[in-house]
Amino acid sequence: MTANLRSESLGVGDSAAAGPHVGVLALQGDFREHAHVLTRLGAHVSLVRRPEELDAVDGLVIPGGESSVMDKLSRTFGLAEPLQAAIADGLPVYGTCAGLIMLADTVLDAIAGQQSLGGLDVVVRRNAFGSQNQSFETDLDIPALGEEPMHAVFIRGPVVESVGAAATPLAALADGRVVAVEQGNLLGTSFHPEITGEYRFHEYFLGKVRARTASAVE
Ligand SMILES: NC(=O)CC[C@H](N)C(=O)O
Repeated sequence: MTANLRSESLGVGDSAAAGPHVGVLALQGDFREHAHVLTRLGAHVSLVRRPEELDAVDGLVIPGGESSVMDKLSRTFGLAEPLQAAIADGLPVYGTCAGLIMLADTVLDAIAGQQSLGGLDVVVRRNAFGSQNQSFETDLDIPALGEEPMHAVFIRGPVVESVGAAATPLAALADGRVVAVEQGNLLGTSFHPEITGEYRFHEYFLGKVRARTASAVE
């Protein structure tokens, strides 16, 4: 609860941290958990609900939640097009679960009319683990993030059914189904590192944000 209150108070320009300025899309879902993690890692965090708030950040996290609702709200608030433009412009974006669905070029089992922002050359299937087994935990090997396996929590998560030529799989379940992908400055996981205390994905994402900020200054 304390964590939630703390991150909620992080309005635009509210944090004194010297780290990169990272936004968390706060239309719906577990944005507070991401804001808390990023703040702990030294980022200057603000919640993004409007296009002008998006303009101010050097990277963006799209949280877990419900992708169909996030999609609808992003269009209602006039954020979908600015988000797509920012992605095309190379803004580092990390999507977890519903956030990964938002970043996928193709979404299977979407609700009628549901759109994604796109950017990641992947096909994802929503709710891929079915109603009997909507949540589970497992340890994943993620060679790009070190030797130590990562404990991963899946909550009605999507699976990456196919990875196009432009994207790279970073992690798969024991049966081979891909659950983490990367493409340039875009990163997506089917699971939720923001709730497990395992911050290697957030660190990896912040590395992309710092690299982009540094190259913009040169
Ligand atoms: N934990 C989550 O983000 C679940 C994702 C949700 N099932 C969706 O389709 O958006």
